[in-house]
Amino acid sequence: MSLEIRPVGETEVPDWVRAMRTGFLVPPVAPKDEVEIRRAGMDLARTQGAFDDGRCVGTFRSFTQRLTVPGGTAVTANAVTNVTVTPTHRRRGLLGRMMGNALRAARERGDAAATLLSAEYPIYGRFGFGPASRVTRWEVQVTRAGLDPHYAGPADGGRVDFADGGTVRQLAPALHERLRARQHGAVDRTERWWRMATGDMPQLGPQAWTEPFYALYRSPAGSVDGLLTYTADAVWEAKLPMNTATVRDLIAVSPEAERALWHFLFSIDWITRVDTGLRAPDDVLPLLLPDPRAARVTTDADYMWLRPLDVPALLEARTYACPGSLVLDVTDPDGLSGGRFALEAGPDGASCVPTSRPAELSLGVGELGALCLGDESAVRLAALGRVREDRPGAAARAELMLRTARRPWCPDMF
Ligand SMILES: CC(=O)SCCNC(=O)CCNC(=O)[C@H](O)C(C)(C)COP(=O)(O)OP(=O)(O)OC[C@H]1O[C@@H](n2cnc3c(N)ncnc32)[C@H](O)[C@@H]1OP(=O)(O)O
Repeated sequence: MSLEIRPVGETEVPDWVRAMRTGFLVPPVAPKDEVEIRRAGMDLARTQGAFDDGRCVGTFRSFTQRLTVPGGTAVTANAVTNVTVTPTHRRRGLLGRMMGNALRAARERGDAAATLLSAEYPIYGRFGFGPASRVTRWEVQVTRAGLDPHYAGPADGGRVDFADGGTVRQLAPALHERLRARQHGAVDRTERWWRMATGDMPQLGPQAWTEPFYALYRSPAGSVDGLLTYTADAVWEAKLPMNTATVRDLIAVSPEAERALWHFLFSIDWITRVDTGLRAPDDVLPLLLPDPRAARVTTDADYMWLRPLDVPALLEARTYACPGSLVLDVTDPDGLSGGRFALEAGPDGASCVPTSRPAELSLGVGELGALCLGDESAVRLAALGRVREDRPGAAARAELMLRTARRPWCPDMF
């Protein structure tokens, strides 16, 4: 059997789409319109296929992503997506080969890290990825939540208005850019993303597109500070409304906007249940409710995985909770980004340079991936034996420096 891995050619895109659908358990065909939409979003030079006698049996794609790190700066990441190996060809190293090609190319390009959303937890740790941010989803019983049933809009002089998709396309990208500059873990949204999210381009995925409701929060000064996108079903039982509102997107750049949009959603007549969608684990929502127990956690899981590729670039881009220094010894079995680095850091920034000083904390590149957005605890990883303290107290110092007051959150699926 001749198994070849290479970038996909123009005429091979339909076969590549069929193979990807096969891996994702979607009927193994390549509808013309889906192929066209996917093709428009693909950089063929960064789209790999594994071919067995010319037939595609493995898929892998990457694209350039801007990832916000603590402090609000964005680094360039190699975002990995559409990874599949056809069940007849699994566990023969095809993913490993495609990943190796992609990580080497990203390192050569100078990307600071690679990112992905992992379908299953055990797949990507071996390639140097660590779980860098998490998500929580709540289901809220509106009638138990205890919010004011007479709520009639924001009390701060701001306002909430419905908008159509065209208005959202016009106003929300700038709002999202403001969010991205303050929310570590967030990634950039392209024009294509907004067109798909607002029905201006066909959506990809098994479910048919339904037009959602869009609501914008405007501050008393008139600036668009929040967007809520949600759908609702229409369920009645014995003459009682039992409708669920499902949040597709809720982004806000001020606490007032965030609170107003949640309040608005909970105030809508006939809505008895709210599905929050995937939120940051420390989202304000449960505590916004007089009875936080009305919000039941339905998902609590790892989300964005991060693989450091350029340790100094990644650690110098962020800010740190308190001043401090650390000598990190980073092991990278793939030989891409390991080494010993002296980190001098503080709330205003950092310098991170190769050093020959004795290591204070030794860790694998995946552990650094888990720590670098501030979500994981160095002390916890030390307790697990996954980071080693070469100098007593180094894990606690790393903890104080690296952790962030609010947790990282990636609001998007990619
Ligand atoms: C970013 C994304 O797109 S996430 C989507 C990932 N895709 C899917 O989950 C779709 C269904 N699954 C698949 O298509 C395939 O099984 C893949 C892509 C996950 C793995 O492809 P394979 O070619 O079988 O992986 P490969 O043979 O390179 O495996 C490398 C190692 O990872 C391990 N591994 C691979 N997949 C898994 C898994 N799902 N769970 C646990 N271990 C795994 C292998 O056992 C192997 O370990 P070894 O080196 O110790 O033997």
